[in-house]
Amino acid sequence: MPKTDIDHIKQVYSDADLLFSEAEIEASINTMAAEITASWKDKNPVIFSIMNGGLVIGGKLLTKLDFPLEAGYMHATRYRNTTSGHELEWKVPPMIDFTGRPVLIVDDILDEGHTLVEIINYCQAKGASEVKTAVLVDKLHDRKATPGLKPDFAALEVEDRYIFGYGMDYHGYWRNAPGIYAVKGL
Ligand SMILES: O=P(O)(O)OC[C@H]1O[C@H](OP(=O)(O)OP(=O)(O)O)[C@H](O)[C@@H]1O
Ligand code: HPA
Repeated sequence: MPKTDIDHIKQVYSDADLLFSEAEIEASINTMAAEITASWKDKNPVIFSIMNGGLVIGGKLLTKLDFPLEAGYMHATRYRNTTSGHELEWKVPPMIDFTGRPVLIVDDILDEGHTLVEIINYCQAKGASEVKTAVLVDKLHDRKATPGLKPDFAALEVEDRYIFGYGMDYHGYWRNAPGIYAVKGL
């Protein structure tokens, strides 16, 4: 799809199926934040959002975690604004030293999970004392990077369709959509 085909981008939004409304998503993020707080409030963790998809959930989650933490980001991409995954490409490594500290990785979606598995391995190799994951959505299918792979925290579970909104993109667009939508036909 040419990047400038804005009519197609608009059509995808108007044809899409709304899977979760903004109110449903916000309630689920509150629940996940309470779960994380219950087990992480005394850990002095470093919390990394994974760009770009983790931009929205990272921001939404952080202000609900009312305990001492340091927040940063890393940028890795596997889909590169397309709808199918490739090798993970590192664009920006983490800037906060987390040697000997617990790390929580925050991302929009665990789909096949290759992205999170590689980031977990990276953080462990760099000396994190433990690494856990929190995602806005866990996509349900049997193509996970390792059988039965699950995030440690997930706000929502979604059916096996290509979704966008709340940080997730369709060809680089609609990360700003205020709901979680499934592309018609995908
Ligand atoms: O579980 P996986 O199959 O590995 O897919 C999940 C990853 O894919 C997306 O990132 P993407 O590579 O599209 O980059 P983006 O964050 O810039 O959208 C998403 O933000 C996750 O990081
Ligand atoms: O369904 C998806 N939507 C957006 N980004 C993604 N990255 C992996 N899966 C998806």
